[in-house]
Amino acid sequence: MIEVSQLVFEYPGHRALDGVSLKIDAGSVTALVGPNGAGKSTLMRCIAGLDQPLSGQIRVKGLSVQEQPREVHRHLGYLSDFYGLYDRLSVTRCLQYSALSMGVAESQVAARVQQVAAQLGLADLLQRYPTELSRGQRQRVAIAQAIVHQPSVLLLDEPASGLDPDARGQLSQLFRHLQAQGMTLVVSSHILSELDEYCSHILSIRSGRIESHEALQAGPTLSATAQAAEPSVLYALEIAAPLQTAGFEALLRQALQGVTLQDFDASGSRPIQLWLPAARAARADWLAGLVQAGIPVAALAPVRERLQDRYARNAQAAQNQEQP
Ligand SMILES: Nc1ncnc2c1ncn2[C@@H]1O[C@H](COP(=O)(O)OP(=O)(O)OP(=O)(O)O)[C@@H](O)[C@H]1O
Repeated sequence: MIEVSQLVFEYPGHRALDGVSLKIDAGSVTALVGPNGAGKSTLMRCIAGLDQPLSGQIRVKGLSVQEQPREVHRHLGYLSDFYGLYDRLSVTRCLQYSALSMGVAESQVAARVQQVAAQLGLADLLQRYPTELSRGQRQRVAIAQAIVHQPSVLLLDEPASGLDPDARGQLSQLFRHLQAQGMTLVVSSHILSELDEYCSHILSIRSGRIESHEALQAGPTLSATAQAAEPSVLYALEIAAPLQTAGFEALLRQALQGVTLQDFDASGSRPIQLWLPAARAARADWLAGLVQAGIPVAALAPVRERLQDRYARNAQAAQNQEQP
């Protein structure tokens, strides 16, 4: 759906994107993450056709962003991190204006405005002016403007900033709903726990280069870190009965035999996360050893690694690679 190849972008005296290549699948929701100044906003602006790269190619739905920006805009919604609203237009007018400028047929505009206002919880605010809205309400109007033309690709730069916890929850729901309708989303945020709720992929960028780009499967996560020579998968282990803390930990560590403990909770009251061998036979041996050691295993199930853990792990791996 989005294809970027060898993209280079420079601000005067500063290379912000340095040979970025990536492919984003249709229907995916990609978390665009990275430290301040990594190049996330610049990448989004280039994909949206708002900044002209020095070199490289960007295609959205097969259309060249540099050569056919108008066509691309009909398929694309974009929410900037510093968006502006027209203070002299009511919310209805703002949405009508966006719809018309994005090519929605005049006969469809009123229905689209009603629909998007309902989706974003703006139905009671349609007659107000942006200056009469709270920051979170203005943010919702800006998101409504970005999706009023039903784009197939939506780029959102820090969409949840300024929203209260309820509104953030509603936003997560909206993103899941848009994905279910087949929309492709790219969302940048520094709040990884939030992205975790709805993202299918993580795209990590650092100093203008892609650090990693991975799918976040619903099932177990594969890892082959510097610490573990063999690939391993993340599991959650539940214990049926509380054990003496010291004894429990000793037993567990004895049974672990090289397995990496991700998140050890000494109380045993919540599942313990473990990196287990990817090979089934090795996992079966490990489990048999655990039971023989007297650990009352209640459940062992694959889990998805939390986004912030994955991000930290990838960043660490990249740092290890850089070090001689
Ligand atoms: N208008 C500009 N002129 C010069 N340099 C700029 C300009 N805008 C951004 N930069 C620089 O380009 C780099 C990438 O900036 P960008 O805004 O894309 O990063 P970001 O990953 O979105 O950061 P943040 O998480 O802080 O929003 C940074 O080093 C930044 O200082």
